[in-house]
Amino acid sequence: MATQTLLRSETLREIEKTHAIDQPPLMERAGNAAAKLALKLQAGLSGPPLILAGPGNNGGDALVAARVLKACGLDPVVVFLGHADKLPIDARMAWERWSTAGNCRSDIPARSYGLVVDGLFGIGLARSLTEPWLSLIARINAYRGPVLAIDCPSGLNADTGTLNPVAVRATHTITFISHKPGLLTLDGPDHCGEVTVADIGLADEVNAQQTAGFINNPALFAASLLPRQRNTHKGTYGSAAIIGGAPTMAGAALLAGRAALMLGAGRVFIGMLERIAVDHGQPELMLKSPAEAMTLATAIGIGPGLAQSDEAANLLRRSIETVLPLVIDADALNLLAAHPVLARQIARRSAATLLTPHPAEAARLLGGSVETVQADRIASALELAQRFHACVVLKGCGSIIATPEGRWFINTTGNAGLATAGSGDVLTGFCVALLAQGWTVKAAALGATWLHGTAADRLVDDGEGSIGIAAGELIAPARRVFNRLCVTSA
Ligand SMILES: NC(=O)C1=CN([C@@H]2O[C@H](COP(=O)(O)OP(=O)(O)OC[C@H]3O[C@@H](n4cnc5c(N)ncnc54)[C@H](O)[C@@H]3O)[C@@H](O)[C@H]2O)[C@@H](O)CC1
Ligand SMILES: Nc1ncnc2c1ncn2[C@@H]1O[C@H](COP(=O)(O)OP(=O)(O)O)[C@@H](O)[C@H]1O
Ligand SMILES: [K+]
Repeated sequence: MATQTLLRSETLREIEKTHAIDQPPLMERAGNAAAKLALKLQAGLSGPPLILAGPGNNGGDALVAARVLKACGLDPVVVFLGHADKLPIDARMAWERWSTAGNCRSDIPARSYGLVVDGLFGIGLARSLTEPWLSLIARINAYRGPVLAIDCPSGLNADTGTLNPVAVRATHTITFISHKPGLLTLDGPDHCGEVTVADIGLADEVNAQQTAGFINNPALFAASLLPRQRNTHKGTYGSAAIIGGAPTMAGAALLAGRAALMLGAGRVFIGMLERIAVDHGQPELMLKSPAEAMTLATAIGIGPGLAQSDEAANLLRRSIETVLPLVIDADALNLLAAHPVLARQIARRSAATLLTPHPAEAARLLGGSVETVQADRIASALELAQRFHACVVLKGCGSIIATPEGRWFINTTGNAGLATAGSGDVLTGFCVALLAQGWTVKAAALGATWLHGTAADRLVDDGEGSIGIAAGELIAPARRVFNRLCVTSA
């Protein structure tokens, strides 16, 4: 599978500048690519396409597309909502060329339409939308037929996935030059529909970018996907310790332990604060005191059901002091936020550390609000990674994986079925299992996140979700997909 590059608008603008005088012009290429897809989507629909063109270059793309559709024998209704004399130069040219082919209207004629094309705003959306745009977007969103967004759904921030304050809900999006992070995280996936990337001839330029992010996929952790050698034993696959499970929260630690077991850790120890003798549903798990579990481990995950007692804080300190790969989740993250001394110790660890906060935990760690974290999830994840010198998975729709070296990735597997108590505990177990088996922390973060989401997608494919997935149900499909990956990549 090819790894897809993600660029933010600052970089896209630089690329556009470098290619400003290319022939054919970028806007012609973009408009043509949009028209080609529009033709496909319009096929068989009874009304004409309705094309909405805004006041900038996004509108220019739409006007080029209108001209191409007309040349192909369609009769698009074009609504232009800008001032021709204020258009940027390329868009002005597109407006002039369209004007020789057809009319621009300033309102939407009442009639039935086929495809609606949203060319209102792209990456130039600069502030929160007001009227008349809000009513227009509400009207588009009330339409039940196909909606094709040009470059990104208008109102969506293509860098961050935030809404300003609403966006077009497209059934399809065609985005230019490269894929864009805001289409894949936070509110992006709910607004883009099916995304097509048209590189408009700039693929080499995109591949050369140093600040790029990537969509997570198995090619990124392929070097770790190895089938088992025959002459091995349980020690070969490491000893995972899960530290947590305070009274009333034993289940969180057990879930993480079961997940670690089934993703291949050779031995799994649960260092439970709540002392129970055995997990009757999974007797393979070895239930120990937290101190003993830590002593026996080759990789530690701390946090699931840990609570925030003094004992918990002490266990976190001891975990940080080990020279073992360490996953920090849930209440262990909250303890970190409350104890700056521990936070400083993390940055000095010689072994790998992986933090797996959800947005509220990330906000506590950064000393800000959830809104600030979510306003730019990539920046928040990178900030945490740098501050703690740790790998970070910032969870949620389109989880962000960030490394202390400044690399970032978006995970696109998974669905809202994961929004259920315990699914984070399962992710922690997956991460610890991969670390116990000797994966690098970056590979473990990418691999565990990808498998966790893919497991949820498999359950949906099988009709078992997205509603009502129980977190423990993620473990078996993740194991199946993992085994298949290890065999096929050999
Ligand atoms: N520049 C280029 O070379 C290319 C640009 N392309 C297209 O151009 C788009 C970017 O074009 P622009 O930079 O002109 O930006 P947009 O067309 O996305 O929007 C900018 C226009 O919207 C107005 N605006 C911004 N926020 C507003 C708000 N909240 N309320 C009302 N008006 C608002 C601005 O004043 C400006 O007129 C891309 O998304 C893509 O569709 C493509 O054609 C590829 C090549
Ligand atoms: N809407 C969603 N789409 C995709 N993934 C989601 C969604 N909601 C939650 N998740 C994933 O589910 C997991 C939830 O973790 P967390 O919030 O820590 O849950 P818990 O503490 O209950 O175990 C994370 O991996 C997160 O990325
Ligand atoms: K748009």
